[in-house]
Amino acid sequence: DLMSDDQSSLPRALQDKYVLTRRIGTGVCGEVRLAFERSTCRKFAVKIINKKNFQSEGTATRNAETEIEILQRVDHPCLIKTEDFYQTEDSYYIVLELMEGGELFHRVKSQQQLDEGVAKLYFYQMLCAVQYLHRNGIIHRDLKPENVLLSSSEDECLIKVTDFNQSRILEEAALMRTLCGTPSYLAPEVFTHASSTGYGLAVDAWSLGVLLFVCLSGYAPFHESFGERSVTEQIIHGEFTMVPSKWRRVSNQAKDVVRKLLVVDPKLRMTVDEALQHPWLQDQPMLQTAHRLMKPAGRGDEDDEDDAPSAAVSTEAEPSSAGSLN
Ligand SMILES: Cc1n[nH]c(N)c1-c1cccs1
Repeated sequence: DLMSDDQSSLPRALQDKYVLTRRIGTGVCGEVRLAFERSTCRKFAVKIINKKNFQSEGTATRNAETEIEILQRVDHPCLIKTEDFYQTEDSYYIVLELMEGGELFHRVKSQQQLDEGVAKLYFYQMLCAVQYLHRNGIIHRDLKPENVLLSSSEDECLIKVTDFNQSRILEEAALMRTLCGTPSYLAPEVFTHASSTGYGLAVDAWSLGVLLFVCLSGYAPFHESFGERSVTEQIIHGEFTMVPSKWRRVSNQAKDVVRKLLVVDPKLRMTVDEALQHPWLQDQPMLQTAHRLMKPAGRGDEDDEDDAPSAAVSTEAEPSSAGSLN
């Protein structure tokens, strides 16, 4: 574990500023560890991306640097914030906000399925986060319950979207430069590509549909255990089943949102903006709660900052008042 010699493999600058402790998550690209900032004892999550985990050096560098470049650019209450970034020859170390509630994936799994009101509160925040990305020309491309983190163990909590390593910044600038020049030599697809870029955003709307389906029902809409068709076949044909026992208590409006997002043709699929206008989300009490959670934390908790954290700071990810985020 990192408390022994492993710490020596960390960048010196990272070690000087943070103490890395236990693993709180693992992903395809590496692991996530709980870290304490030495000067403040504030808790963070350090994502360690092993460059060798990517199939080819080129992809690794491009993916991870794209991710880091994007992470540092985004600023929204429902998008994970990057605190710091370090790298060694074989790894990237990204210091991220700690979300004490862990992954949405585990919350849904432990509760079988979420109460509709809770699913609506989380889904609204996801829509706001993705709308922000889309307005900034960013496609997430890998939205799934593992990439949605919860700020606490409370049902009523802030959520944050993370894991941008599949994101791609639409090269609007490059495309604009191309279109400003004389068009006579440009191939047709350069123009139609612009519209296919538009479709690119729709991939996130589809994934949000799958996310909402899972939150409301507790199971995935496209799964190898359903019928003889492969998952890919089920997806390509937009073939999903709402098992009555799981969907009985779910409102028709919630089902309508799912059905309008899980549309195969990206041109006909509901967009994130349209989803935000859907009647199911015109729910004042939910919106009030969401906006309260999404507002920057007031100074109201400064007394927590006065609590000198005990020397033996708990290594549990569960919040100790002094360790809780601002
Ligand atoms: C990033 C991050 N910030 N706070 C938590 N719990 C994470 C995790 C991501 C993946 C596993 S844990």
